[in-house]
Amino acid sequence: MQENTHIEVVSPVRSFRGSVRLPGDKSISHRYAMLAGLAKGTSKLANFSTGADPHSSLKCMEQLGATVRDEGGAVSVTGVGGTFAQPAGDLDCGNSGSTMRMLAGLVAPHAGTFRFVGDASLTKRPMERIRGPLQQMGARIDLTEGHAPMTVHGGPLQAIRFETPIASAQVKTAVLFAGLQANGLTELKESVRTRDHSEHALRAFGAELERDAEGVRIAGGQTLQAIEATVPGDLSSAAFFLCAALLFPESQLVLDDLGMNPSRSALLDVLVSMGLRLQVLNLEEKHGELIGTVQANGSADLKGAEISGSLSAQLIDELPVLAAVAPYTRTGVTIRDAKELRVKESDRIALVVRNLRNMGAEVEELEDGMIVPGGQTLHGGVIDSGDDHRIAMAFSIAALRASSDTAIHGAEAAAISFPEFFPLLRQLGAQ
Ligand SMILES: O=C(O)C1=C[C@@H](OP(=O)(O)O)[C@@H](O)[C@H](O)C1
Ligand SMILES: C=C(OP(=O)(O)O)C(=O)O
Repeated sequence: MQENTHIEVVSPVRSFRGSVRLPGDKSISHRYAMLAGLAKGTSKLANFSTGADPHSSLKCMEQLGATVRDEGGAVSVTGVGGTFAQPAGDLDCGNSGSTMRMLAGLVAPHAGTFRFVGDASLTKRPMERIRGPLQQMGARIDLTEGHAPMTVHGGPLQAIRFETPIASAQVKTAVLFAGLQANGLTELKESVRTRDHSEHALRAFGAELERDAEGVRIAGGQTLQAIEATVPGDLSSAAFFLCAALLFPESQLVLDDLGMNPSRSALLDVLVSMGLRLQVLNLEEKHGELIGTVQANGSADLKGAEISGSLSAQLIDELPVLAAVAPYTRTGVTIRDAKELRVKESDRIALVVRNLRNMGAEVEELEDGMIVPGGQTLHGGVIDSGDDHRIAMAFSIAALRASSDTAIHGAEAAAISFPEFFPLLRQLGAQ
């Protein structure tokens, strides 16, 4: 258990009700911050994520020569117009794997030396996965035993044909961002189709790329133009409140302007199969991203789920909360093919299993997932977030249906993606 961290006590509730508009999607905010920083002109990004991670991306873009202004409700980014400045110091990515991996691809075609650092968690995460393709393109990358600190020695790059060996949108994005500025046509095939925000964002900023069943192709030497955009609400943040709504038959939740990109929305199908009653209203498309209003009602019959194969990759950030509510389902939840969870901000398999046990649940740990039987009653417990935002939030949701209070240690981690989480949880769970 960490010491000197913030503790939030979460009490049980009987229903979950209300209407909210969530802060902007973390994945899209990162991409808009980076591409706006490279583009020519000033981009206005409304509803930009309030999370610490996308703000790490903004800070790095400033160090690379972009000008960033917080205009209250929107972030404006004046890009460098094609050529990054040599940063005066290290590019500090904080806790954000997305920043480190995607930005490495964006800077690799630029002459200069870029040293990336991160916090204790990020320093343990694998970076070899982006070094492979970027070195194939001609960059030189020094890692420290496969991790950060990482130094990218940039310069002119050659296009490659690359098949991603692991399902990772961050690796795909690093290659596309480098390919955009390389010589020739970069062709990328994915083993599993991952979130496609980079493809939409590149097009929004004026780049041309082709996408079909074979993969993505992007020609080098393209320039980007600034955009005005509103970032859709974050579906991975919404996942916590949708799972809370699922737990109580009387729940009524309305989420406005929510991102509904089909490459992210597998969660909604799974929650419906578990019993959530869901309606999608006012669906529209902006810069290639679907946005809608979601109305959700809870269920009296909470069914379980079997999650494996490509579905595990599509749900990767939502698996901790699905596992945390699994004991309350009738038949339980089984998760397989989710080994990637072990190399996120924490070992999310080990930490979910440990915290479920702290609340009195029975659970079997697998190398690539877990088996959580249904029909269990949990008591309140002491939760260790492991400084991982998704663990802190997932167990706050499990706590809503426990028989007594739960203490979430390291609750401040929620601010990595969703600083408003605890105030909103209290507002929506108020009786
Ligand atoms: O591309 C993105 O924005 C992300 C991709 C996923 O990571 P991987 O690419 O490592 O699977 C996800 O877990 C992360 O939260 C955000
Ligand atoms: C894994 C995550 O993010 P990142 O890889 O950007 O640190 C996450 O937000 O759950």
